[in-house]
Amino acid sequence: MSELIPLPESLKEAIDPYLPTDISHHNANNNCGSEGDEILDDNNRPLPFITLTFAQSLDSRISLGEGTQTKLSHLQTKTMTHYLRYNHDAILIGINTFLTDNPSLNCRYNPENVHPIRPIIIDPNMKSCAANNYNFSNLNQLASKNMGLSPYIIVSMLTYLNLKSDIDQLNNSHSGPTIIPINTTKVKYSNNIELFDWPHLFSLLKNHYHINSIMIEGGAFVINNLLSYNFNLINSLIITIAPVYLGKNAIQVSPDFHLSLLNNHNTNDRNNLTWWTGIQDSVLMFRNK
Ligand SMILES: NC(=O)C1=CN([C@@H]2O[C@H](COP(=O)(O)OP(=O)(O)OC[C@H]3O[C@@H](n4cnc5c(N)ncnc54)[C@H](O)[C@@H]3O)[C@@H](O)[C@H]2O)C=CC1
Ligand SMILES: Nc1nc(O)c(N)c(N[C@@H]2O[C@H](COP(=O)(O)O)[C@@H](O)[C@H]2O)n1
Repeated sequence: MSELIPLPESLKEAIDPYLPTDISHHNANNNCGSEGDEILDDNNRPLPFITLTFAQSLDSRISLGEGTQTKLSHLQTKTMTHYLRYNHDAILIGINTFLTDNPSLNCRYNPENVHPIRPIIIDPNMKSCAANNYNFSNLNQLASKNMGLSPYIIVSMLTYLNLKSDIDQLNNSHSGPTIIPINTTKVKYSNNIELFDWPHLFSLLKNHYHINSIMIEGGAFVINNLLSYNFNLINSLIITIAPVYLGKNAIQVSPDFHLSLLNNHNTNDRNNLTWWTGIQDSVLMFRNK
């Protein structure tokens, strides 16, 4: 586990306007989020502030291949992701990222003022708990030592019905993960495969589990699916770009449709987009109004 470095002041200044406002613990951020920006679901219930954030190569790849963790970020931008964790209630990843990276998903930004962030794993078939995957995971080690919160694992209703007694037992255990079943729906643009409906999941997390802000780190399936689903669900997009090509066999981030961050109405208005450049990486920050 690498030590973090102090966050460059210029990066902190650049990123603060892209953070959620509604973080309970600490700083009075001078950011542009406000009650009025809140996104609602179809039933007019509020949704959490969503930040989509990941590190990519020059050719829009996030890892060298399936089952491989690839370090792209410089320590400066790695520290930035922990500053982001410090400013969100939860951090969400897909099951392949959990199985490949065995991540810690805790916040190591300010050890004097520990910020508990809730890991959330999108895992329709509950692979995270099979074959001792969870028992031997860093998430479990950290949660059992009180150095991180235990995760919420999002499973399909079908999985829940098939494994009900095991899941009920896990949910009643003291420090184990919380298994949350939700319905899947057929997604037309994705070959009719059954997926979770993002607004439904976000609404449940906000209105039932009181999670006001979620940073979504990946992997590629999650990122591509979210970008393709409805870009308006995303409040902030923060992408680290490392000066490396990973090549065409690497895992690619690319939405199903053309998607532009440019504002066609007023090309001079670039208040919602910032580039920061450090020793190695550049960071694109975009605020979806
Ligand atoms: N460079 C970076 O910043 C990051 C890189 N990664 C890398 O990404 C790779 C993993 O990416 P992927 O293979 O694309 O897997 P992934 O981590 O996105 O997980 C994909 C799986 O999650 C589930 N899932 C995702 N969205 C769903 C939805 N809406 N409904 C139902 N199920 C859903 C499905 O089971 C799907 O097969 C790893 O190599 C990891 O190291 C992961 C996070 C960040
Ligand atoms: N920001 C960033 N840069 C990279 O180069 C990466 N490979 C990742 N990966 C994400 O970070 C998670 C690891 O978190 P811990 O340090 O173990 O807490 C990993 O699972 C990916 O989501 N991120």
